[in-house]
Amino acid sequence: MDHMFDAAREAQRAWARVPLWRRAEALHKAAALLKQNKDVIAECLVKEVAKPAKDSVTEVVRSADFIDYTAEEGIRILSEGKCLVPDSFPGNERNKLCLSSRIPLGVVLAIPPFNYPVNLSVSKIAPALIAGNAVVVKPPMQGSVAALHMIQCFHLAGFPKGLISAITIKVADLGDALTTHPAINCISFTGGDSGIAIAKRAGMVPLQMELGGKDACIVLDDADLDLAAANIIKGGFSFSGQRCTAVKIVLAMDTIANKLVEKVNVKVARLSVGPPEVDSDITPVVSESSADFIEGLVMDARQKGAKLWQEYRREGNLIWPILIDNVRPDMRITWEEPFGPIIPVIRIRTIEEGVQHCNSSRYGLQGCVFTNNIHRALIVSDAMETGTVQINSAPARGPDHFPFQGLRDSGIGSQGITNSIHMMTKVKSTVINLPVSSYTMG
Ligand SMILES: NC(=O)C1=CN([C@@H]2O[C@H](COP(=O)(O)OP(=O)(O)OC[C@H]3O[C@@H](n4cnc5c(N)ncnc54)[C@H](OP(=O)(O)O)[C@@H]3O)[C@@H](O)[C@H]2O)C=CC1
Ligand SMILES: O=C(O)[C@H](O)COP(=O)(O)O
Repeated sequence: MDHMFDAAREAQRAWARVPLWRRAEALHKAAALLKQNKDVIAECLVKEVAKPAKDSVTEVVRSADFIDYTAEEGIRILSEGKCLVPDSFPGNERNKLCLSSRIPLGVVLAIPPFNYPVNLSVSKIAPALIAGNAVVVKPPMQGSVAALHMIQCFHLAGFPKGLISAITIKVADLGDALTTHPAINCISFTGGDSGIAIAKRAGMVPLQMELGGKDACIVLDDADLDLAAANIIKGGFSFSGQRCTAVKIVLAMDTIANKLVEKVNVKVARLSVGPPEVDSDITPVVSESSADFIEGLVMDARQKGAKLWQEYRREGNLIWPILIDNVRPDMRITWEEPFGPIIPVIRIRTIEEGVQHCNSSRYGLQGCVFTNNIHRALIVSDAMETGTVQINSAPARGPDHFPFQGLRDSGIGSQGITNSIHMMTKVKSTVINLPVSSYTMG
């Protein structure tokens, strides 16, 4: 590990001297190689994390587009500096010029999660590289083969040796050694609560932490219920609910709840369940421990009186999709993040009740509200204490240049291409002091 960080530091110094347009050129090359190799990388995703085949290809193509966009955005952001004059601040005359521009941080540690091993690696690697940093990636255990193939595309594109490294190791054998390594100048992490512990130990380095979510979907009495039901299905069950932005609790107003639940229920019955190779809607969740955890949440809700619209069924890590109705605050599923194909529904009497529920969660990633009244939508959006609120659509991170951030235990900092470039750079100023004040036209 020390050897890898030494190499990263050395490569970064050389990389910082590579002109910006050349860095962008190299990124475009890596993006093209990623697209060329999309099928083989997608196949790894199918095999490693059971992502449906079509979605796996989409993840790789989306990642290549992310790299291209970052190269272009980086050119724009990093080519602009600022020149400040001092006489706007009381007591000063125009006798100095402050020139500021953005500089790299050094070595960025990138830790992506299993659900997007390629895309959530690239979303850290590309902004780091365009800004002149080196990157060390710790791929998720499940998804590491896909991630290594993706990194190979950067190597084939000609990025210098040592600039991008990957370390694959069992986290249990790793302890804090990686995340507290003195050579690290920035950590960009996406994952669960392990990120909170990493952040607490990180010390004086900038952090970008995208952690868990319990995204609420508030459905008001004037909502288009077909639209809401379609988005609850898409938001709740894409990749079998293994997305931080999945709809993880539905808060439906009493007056429309029956109708909404019926519509969602009809759609649940149409979901295909099976292997990822044939593009099943619901595929096995990532591990046995994850399936056990999901099962625990379902059993707890059932035992405490919730209504399961489907019979609970599990074969190995494959769990059939379930709509859980009449959920109450004393059930674990109300507050915990299943990361599985489960949608709990709570019936609410007032909008305020829905908002209050959403704000009582320890998470604050995204949320959504369905209503045909834009004024109500905006008021609810303002009241929801989450990083993003979607109006009349399910939560989602993309398009990838949109800001993406969580409040409370959902994270620190903000993602999105522009925000990541800013986060992985620092402002450096040079002040030119003049012997006399100087004014144009004066
Ligand atoms: N907000 C967001 O954007 C996202 C949030 N998530 C959240 O992540 C969770 C599920 O993802 P999952 O991958 O299981 O999350 P984890 O937090 O378990 O793992 C995320 C990454 O961190 C690594 N990791 C864990 N502990 C350490 C450590 N001490 N040192 C170095 N690396 C470490 C993991 O490695 P390894 O795989 O080897 O254990 C993995 O690469 C859910 O809670 C979900 O909400 C997931 C995706 C996106
Ligand atoms: O962590 C996640 O699950 C992703 O950041 C969510 O991305 P998506 O909304 O594009 O699925």
